[in-house]
Amino acid sequence: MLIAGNWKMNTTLPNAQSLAQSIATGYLERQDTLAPIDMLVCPPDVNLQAVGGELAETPVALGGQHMHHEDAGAFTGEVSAPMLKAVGCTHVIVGHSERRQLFGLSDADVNAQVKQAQAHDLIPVICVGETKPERDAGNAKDVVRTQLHAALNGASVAADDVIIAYEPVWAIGTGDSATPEQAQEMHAFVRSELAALHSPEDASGVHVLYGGSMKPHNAEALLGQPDVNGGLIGGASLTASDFLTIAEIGAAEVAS
Ligand SMILES: O=C(CO)COP(=O)(O)O
Repeated sequence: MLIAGNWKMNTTLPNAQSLAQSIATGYLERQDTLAPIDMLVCPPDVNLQAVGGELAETPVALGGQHMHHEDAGAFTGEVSAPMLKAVGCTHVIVGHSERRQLFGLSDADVNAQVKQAQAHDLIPVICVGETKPERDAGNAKDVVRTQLHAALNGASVAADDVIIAYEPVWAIGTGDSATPEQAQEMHAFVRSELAALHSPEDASGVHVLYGGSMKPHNAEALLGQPDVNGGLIGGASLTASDFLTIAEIGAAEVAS
């Protein structure tokens, strides 16, 4: 079980520090409860180092939200895997639908970034998911299959090397999450595709996270599905108490 927060383009430095402090304090208060699960936060790049400092006494991991596939060079505005590593990141989100839709990220770019992350010992959290018209047309699984195969072409699918996040685009930031049944159906499909691509043993160990309007009120039903191994949380990860409540729900699920 992995509970991850994607802060997106939110938090100035002081806000990020105070949010991270609240998460650290809250984590330490619930340490025994939360010990069985993994946690990750992905703040804006400029706040990574400060957030890492605030979380230093906790096992909460640090991740980037995006990165370039080259180590360095003339790529104005981009950050690289070595830069993320140097500020303490262990993970990086790759292929978020906002990067795909708003910044033109292609499946080929996602693949290059996945391989670059793995080459630098960063675990890519690969986001896949269909739009509403794609779902309505009955194409959700085809879209997810295409994204998944493209992202993982030539990459490692060992459980320690990759995380998949199923994030239906229509559920992101809308308050309209997938139903637990919809999530389970797609997560099982993702796992079967991973098994076909590589091996059933690898596929059974890969974390497949759900993202898209996961909140304290719906987390239990979503995290209770057998193929849902955690959440990638946007809006609710910006409130420490909500983020920690979802983590507690995840921990309870592990214990049950
Ligand atoms: O995009 C997401 C996480 O990457 C989900 O965002 P919301 O939880 O705000 O819907």
